[in-house]
Amino acid sequence: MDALWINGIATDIGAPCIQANDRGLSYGDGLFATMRVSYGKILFLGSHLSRLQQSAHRLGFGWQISQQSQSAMLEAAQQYPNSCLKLMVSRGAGGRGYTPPEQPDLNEIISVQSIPTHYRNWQRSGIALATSSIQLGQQPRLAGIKHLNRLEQVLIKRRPLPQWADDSLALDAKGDVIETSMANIFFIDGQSVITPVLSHSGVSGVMRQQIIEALIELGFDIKMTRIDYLGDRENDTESVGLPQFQHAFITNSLLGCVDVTRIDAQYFQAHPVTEILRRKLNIQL
Ligand SMILES: C=C(O[C@@H]1C=C(C(=O)O)C=C[C@H]1N)C(=O)O
Repeated sequence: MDALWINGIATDIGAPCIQANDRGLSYGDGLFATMRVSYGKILFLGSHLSRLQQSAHRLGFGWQISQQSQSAMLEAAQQYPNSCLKLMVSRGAGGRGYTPPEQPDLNEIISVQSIPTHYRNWQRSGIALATSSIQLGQQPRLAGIKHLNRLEQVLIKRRPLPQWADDSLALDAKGDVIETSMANIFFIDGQSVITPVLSHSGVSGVMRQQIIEALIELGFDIKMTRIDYLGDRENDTESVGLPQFQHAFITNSLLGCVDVTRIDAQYFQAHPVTEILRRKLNIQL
């Protein structure tokens, strides 16, 4: 299941289609959104487009989806009613070296892939995480943005996982928990839910925001803070320690919300709120 539209025009997936000097290819100068299509509906489309627009602004260019691409996305959702729909926005070709053009000629690339079939099992059984030796860099100017510079995640995914693990947990250089290779992470302590503050690293996922809003509606307190993997920092009032939590879950736009059963040697119990969240947000697989 592969299909491709460039600037709203259906394109043979094998045809040469993007300028060789496209800045997204040359420098990762662009953004992307990964959206779930469920029974022909692009879930949280408005939130994805809004995040792309805000992220483009942070990178210094204006963007709103072209009519052609919007039509192509809706067409794709009808053609592939249960799929992963990806929209990439690159700053196009031009500029001198790293210097971007004043008036960029943006490219919008839409593609469709299948949703990994094992995500359904993950929703039912939870997953185990092994901490990666690849640490995430800190750059507040890019923190939260789903930009095209994903080499850290590529390095994380290249590392073989232990046999018992399903994915990697990524820390930053200080040893703070940030996210998994491709999902945000939450921890539950009674009626409080804690998720890493993404002020210096990480991707601020659309599903993360939907989950936060749903948890608030369910009466939980949400706290974004630094989560110290070892939990052994003396006198650090700015962080909480991972060992104190009994429940954890991860979120992204494709897998929705999945319990974490293990992080390295620490075991966690599934929490009933994850199924409540899947039903409330209609993100069951
Ligand atoms: C890598 C992409 O998207 C990320 C990966 C997933 C996933 O593997 O479930 C979902 C959303 C993103 N965090 C991509 O190429 O779209």
